[in-house]
Amino acid sequence: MMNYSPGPPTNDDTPFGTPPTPSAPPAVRAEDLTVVRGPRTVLRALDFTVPRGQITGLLGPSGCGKSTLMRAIVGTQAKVTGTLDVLGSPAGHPTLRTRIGYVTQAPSVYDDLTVRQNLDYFAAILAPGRAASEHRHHDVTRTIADVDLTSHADALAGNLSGGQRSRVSLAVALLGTPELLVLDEPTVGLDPVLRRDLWNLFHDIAARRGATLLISSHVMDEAERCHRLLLMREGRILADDTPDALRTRTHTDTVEAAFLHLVDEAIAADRTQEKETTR
Ligand SMILES: Nc1ncnc2c1ncn2[C@@H]1O[C@H](COP(=O)(O)OP(=O)(O)OP(=O)(O)O)[C@@H](O)[C@H]1O
Repeated sequence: MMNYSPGPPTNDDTPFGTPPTPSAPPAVRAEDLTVVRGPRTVLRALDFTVPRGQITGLLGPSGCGKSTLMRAIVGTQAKVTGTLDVLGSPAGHPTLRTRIGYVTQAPSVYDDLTVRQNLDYFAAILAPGRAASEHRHHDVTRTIADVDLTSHADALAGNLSGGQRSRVSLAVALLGTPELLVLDEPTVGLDPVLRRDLWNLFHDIAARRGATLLISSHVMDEAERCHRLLLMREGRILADDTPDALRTRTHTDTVEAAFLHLVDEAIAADRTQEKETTR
C-alpha cells in the first residue's frame, strides 16, 4: 500500500468556484436519516455531517447502503425520512441541481459521440443558449484537461478503455464547477496507476476549487487517502472521523484494521442487546 497523506485541505489557489466560508453550512447534514427500499430499512437513523472543502470517504462492505445514501443526498432516492440538508437546502431542492455533480457506478456516456461531443451535449443542458457558447467551450476544454483526456478529445467514447470512460463520466460531473461532487465507487475496476492518478485529481479538485467530495469505495486502502471517513455497516454509521483518529482510537495501524475492530465491537454490542431483549 502506498504511504499517502492527504494533508490539510487548502483554498490558497482558487481559480474558479467559490471557496467555502467559515459560516457556510456543512456540505451535508443528516439527522435521523432513514431510507426504506421495498420491504427493507436500508439506512437506519443516520446522524452525521460532511464538512466542506474536504474529501470524505464513504466506506463499507457491499450492500451496506453506500449507494442508497448517495442517492438520497443527490435527491434521487424515494422514501427518505428525517432531516437531510445539502449545501444548506433540503436534499432534492431544485436549486441544488447545478451545485452538485454525481457520478453513478455505471459510466453514463454516449458511445457514438466523441469525448468532446459528450461534454458539449451535457454542457448545453447545464447552460443552454447561444450567449453561453463561449463559456461552454471553455468549461468543456477545461474539464477534458482536468481528467487528462485532452489527447482523446476527438475519440469516440465507445472506443475508450473502461478507465477512460469513467473519466469522461467524471468530466461530465465536473462541468459547471459543482460545489459538491458525489462519486459512487469511481475507481472500481481501475488499475493501480489510474487509481492513484484519479485520487490525485480528487485532491486537486478539493484543494484548488474548494469543492467537497463524497467518494464511496469498498477498497480500504483508498480510505487512507481521505480527509474524513464515514464507515458504514448494515445501514448504520460505525464511525465518522479522520483516518488518523480512527487508527489511534482502535490502536491499529491501518484503516482496514480499524474498520474490522469496529465491526467486531458492533457485532458484540448487537449480541449483548439480543441477549437482553430475549431475557
Ligand atoms: N430497489 C431495491 N429494492 C429493495 N432493496 C434494494 C433495492 N436496491 C438496493 N436494495 C438493498 O439495499 C441495500 C443497500 O444497497 P446499496 O446499493 O445502497 O449498497 P452499497 O453499499 O452501495 O453496495 P455496493 O457496494 O455493492 O454497491 C442492499 O441490501 C440492497 O439489497
